[in-house]
Amino acid sequence: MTLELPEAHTIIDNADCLHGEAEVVAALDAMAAAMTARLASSNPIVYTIMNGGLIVAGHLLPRLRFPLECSYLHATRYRQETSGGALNWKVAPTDDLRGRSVVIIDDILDEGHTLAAVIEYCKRQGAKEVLVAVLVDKDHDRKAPGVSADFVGLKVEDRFLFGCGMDYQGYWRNTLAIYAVKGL
Ligand SMILES: O=P(O)(O)OC[C@H]1O[C@H](OP(=O)(O)OP(=O)(O)O)[C@H](O)[C@@H]1O
Ligand code: HPA
Repeated sequence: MTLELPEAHTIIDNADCLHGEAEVVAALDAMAAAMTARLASSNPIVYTIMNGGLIVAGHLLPRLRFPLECSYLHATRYRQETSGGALNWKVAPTDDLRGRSVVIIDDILDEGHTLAAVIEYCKRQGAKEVLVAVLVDKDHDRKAPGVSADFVGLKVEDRFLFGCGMDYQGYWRNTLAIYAVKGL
């Protein structure tokens, strides 16, 4: 669904900014430092989960000054909704993952069903280890069992978020700051 321009503006004008640009940049810096300490000698293959991981990966990858390969996968389960449904794999990894360290980058760990499926897929393909980096870990007790992120930028309250890759009805992925939709 396409939002009319006035509605798209109303959404961001009325939203609560939970983390401004400077906080997001500091979080990305800290994530990159932790990832470098853990992965600099691992020769990892780094997957961005499209579409939400796009902005985070665009900021994070240039901060990782060690050898790695980049790729992407596309899995979605929210479509234009504010609650998740069945996972739809649009593009699965095609690389040979046997014996590799795999890193998954995404915007948000919410209920964790997306990451659970991606992690399981990579392990089934023979990955040696699968590590997860998310900018946002949403704070609630509805997580899929056993799913957690290894590198987290920000713990954010349990509201519907947008910005820095996260969308509201397909819009406003293209901010660095993180917002919560008014009333959600
Ligand atoms: O932890 P979960 O509850 O599974 O939710 C997290 C996932 O939801 C979002 O993707 P979405 O399905 O909205 O697709 P998109 O990336 O194309 O927006 C987000 O980018 C994560 O991949
Ligand atoms: O809070 C959210 N906002 C946008 N996309 C999402 N996908 C899972 N949770 C969210």
